Amino acid sequence: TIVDRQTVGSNYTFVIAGGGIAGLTIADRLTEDPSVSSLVLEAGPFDKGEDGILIPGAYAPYLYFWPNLVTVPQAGLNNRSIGTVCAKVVGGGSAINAMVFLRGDEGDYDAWSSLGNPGWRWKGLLPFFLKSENFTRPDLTFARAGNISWDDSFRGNSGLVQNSYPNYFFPCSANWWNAAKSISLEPVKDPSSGDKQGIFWIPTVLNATTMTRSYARRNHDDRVIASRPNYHVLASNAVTKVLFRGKQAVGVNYVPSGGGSSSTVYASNEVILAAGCLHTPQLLQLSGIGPPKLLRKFGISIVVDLPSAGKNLQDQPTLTVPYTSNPASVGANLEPNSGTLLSNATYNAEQRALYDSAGKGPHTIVSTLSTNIGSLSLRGATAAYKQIVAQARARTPADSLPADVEPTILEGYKAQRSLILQQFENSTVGVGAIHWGTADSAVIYHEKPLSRGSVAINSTDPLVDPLIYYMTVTDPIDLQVYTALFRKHRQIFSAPAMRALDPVEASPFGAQLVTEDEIAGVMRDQINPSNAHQCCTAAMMPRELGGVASSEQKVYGVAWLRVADISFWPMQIAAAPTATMYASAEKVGVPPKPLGFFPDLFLLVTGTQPRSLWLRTPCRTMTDCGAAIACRCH
Ligand SMILES: Cc1cc2nc3c(=O)[nH]c(=O)nc-3n(C[C@H](O)[C@H](O)[C@H](O)COP(=O)(O)OP(=O)(O)OC[C@H]3O[C@@H](n4cnc5c(N)ncnc54)[C@H](O)[C@@H]3O)c2cc1C
Repeated sequence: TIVDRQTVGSNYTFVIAGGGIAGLTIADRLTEDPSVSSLVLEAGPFDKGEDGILIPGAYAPYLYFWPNLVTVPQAGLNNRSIGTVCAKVVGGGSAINAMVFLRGDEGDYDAWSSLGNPGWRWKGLLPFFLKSENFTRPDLTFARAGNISWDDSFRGNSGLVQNSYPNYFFPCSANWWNAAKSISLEPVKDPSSGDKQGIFWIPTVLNATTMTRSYARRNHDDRVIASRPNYHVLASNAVTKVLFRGKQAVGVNYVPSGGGSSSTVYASNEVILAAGCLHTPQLLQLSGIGPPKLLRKFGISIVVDLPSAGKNLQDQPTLTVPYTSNPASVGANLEPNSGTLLSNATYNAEQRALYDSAGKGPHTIVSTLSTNIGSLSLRGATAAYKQIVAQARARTPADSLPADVEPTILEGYKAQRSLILQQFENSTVGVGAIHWGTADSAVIYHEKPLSRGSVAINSTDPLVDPLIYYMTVTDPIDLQVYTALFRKHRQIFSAPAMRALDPVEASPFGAQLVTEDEIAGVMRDQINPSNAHQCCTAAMMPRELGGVASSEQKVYGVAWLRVADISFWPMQIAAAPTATMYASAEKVGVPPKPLGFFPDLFLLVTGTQPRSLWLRTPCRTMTDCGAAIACRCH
């Protein structure tokens, strides 16, 4: 049921802050049990089914950006303050993202597991990847012509997220593909297999029947909201604070997103934070969970002294390299490309008519992208990987963090750094991706930063944006890795198949940039610190390693509070996040099986009904469980 401020209840089994990928997926799964009620509070509105949301070729993410987010000056990027984005709409990032639907590499999740999270290895997560998606194969003749390949054993067929491919490719994307092959980037059988180093078509969240976006509002919300009276969504209202009784989360306060009076809603079971990487730590801090110095500065009473809440911020910095090409020699070879829809109104109108009548053509491709991409391990990017790793090992990890870093955070960072350096030596784990949208620029993504940022409140007013410190490339090794990715990209553009299109690297880049220092110098001016893939600000890691939440996403130091969005990831993966977000939300939303539980005894001890006791997460460990004799742990 879609509720408003008049009809919303005051008590639910679960209250979920944030209706993005995690929030909607988990609410859907929890309310499969009719005895459980769930309220999702979402700061953004419902979208209106605009073309910019539904039609890939009309992509308009700015319709639902969180407005005016900007970073603090970034020391590694010549002190630039840079606009940064995340979603504010029911469905969260899934409603406005670029529809890329990629899994990370096996080693990414195995590293999560090594950080104290058994069950979060690739093998533990694979069943949830399969559960989350419904893959539709492309037409086989088209797949052969376009070099699309996949392995059915890695694709799910019964999930709710629609996964398929555009049915068109721009002719010149074949030049990029052949150029990449000619420098030994091999086609990958299936990028969803846990090893995707090489080149491949980008799987997308595309509904193959309607050829429109598949997003959490459609696949997890619209599907059930009318038929489940136990499932409520209140849009355009922002959670402002988690309420505690002692150390137990009991509910939240919320206000209309445009401002207004505060209301309270209680959760008889759990409060689940799913407000995304930039806002979940803000909520924790406003609620008294965070670095004590910061909380004291704003006069916030400390509920848990947890210095790591808001730290460990990671993103996937993005570098756009502009190109000009010689129209006289290239001309028809390059057209149409992904820019033609914008530059040629007649072509756009013709292709839109084709899409509307037959669901075909370039409008099935997200307008800012083309159809193929390359994923690179550091070994695959540069023969000098050993020197880079040696220099990284020689560096003191504390030098990559603020001088006053808290000791547990430093220990956790050392553990992460060591795992990332192992990945650098391993040819099966990605560190970056390279893409050419077929028009006048190419993009290079740096996926495994060693630099760490943070998010911190700047006011006790919950409607004031937090301060965002990405700290991009403040660890100098990051620039070395990024330069290696850039050089690999250049090799592709210098290969004969691309030279046939005569692309010329344009200012501020250009052939005059040769040395490491020359390239890095321009990069500092050009890198965008974010690809809107922010993560990890409430990391699941042991508390003594600077973790904020346990491997069951339970926030340390309090009961009945979990973090379910991308904040709980400990480290970045070598992929865009959506596929892993859906899979991790499926995993978080699964009821653990109760083990030998004695309901009558529970009633006797606690005086409450043992309804859906598996949901009562404090029972998962003996130490958490007040009535240990009745709460059998699982
Ligand atoms: C422009 C853009 C392009 C992207 N492209 C891709 C892509 O192509 N492929 C890919 O895999 N990933 C992409 N991403 C990233 C991906 O969408 C996110 O990583 C993912 O949505 C994160 O899921 P989440 O559940 O953690 O948070 P989100 O989906 O971001 O949801 C968080 C929700 O919480 C709400 N919220 C915040 N604060 C509050 C509050 N106080 N109270 C109530 N609600 C609140 C927000 O409005 C938001 O709707 C993109 C993201 C953006 C913004």
